[in-house]
Amino acid sequence: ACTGTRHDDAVLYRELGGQSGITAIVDGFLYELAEDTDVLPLFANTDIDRFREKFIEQLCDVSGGPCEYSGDNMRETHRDMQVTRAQFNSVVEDLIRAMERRDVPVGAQNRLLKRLAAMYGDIVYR
Ligand code: HEM
Repeated sequence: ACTGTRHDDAVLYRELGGQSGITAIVDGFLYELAEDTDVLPLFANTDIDRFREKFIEQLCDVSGGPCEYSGDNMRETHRDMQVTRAQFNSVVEDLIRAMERRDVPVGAQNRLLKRLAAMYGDIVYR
């Protein structure tokens, strides 16, 4: 679920390049993830097409775009994986590299990362 805040204006969504920009960011992210030996094993049994679709939808939603995240709850999804802080940071790095490759302005990158950081407590195991 979106973490509670409604993002009424779509400025960030536009800065990310709208639907096509977000799709390209997620595809770039998946490319980075495929090389990420810290976290890749956790995705061994994942339906990547579904993950791709839900992640695109979630980024559209949290950036103020015209989508409503319809995937599984973040806490439930990640609970049994015992995700570490280092793994969380690795995934964030993969996303940053994907945004860099798309020339997303640093300010927009940071605004998106801040909204995703709000999910930290639901994703990282303690
Ligand atoms: C900002 C951080 C993160 C966000 C926004 C995020 C978001 C998501 C989303 C949207 C899904 C799809 C849920 C669904 O299928 O309905 C998902 C699934 C998944 N996430 Fe994350 N995630 C994050 C961090 C991580 C980290 C750090 C790991 C592992 C190190 C991880 C591992 C997984 C795996 C393995 C799945 C697939 C679960 C399955 O196969 O059903 N995620 N995540």
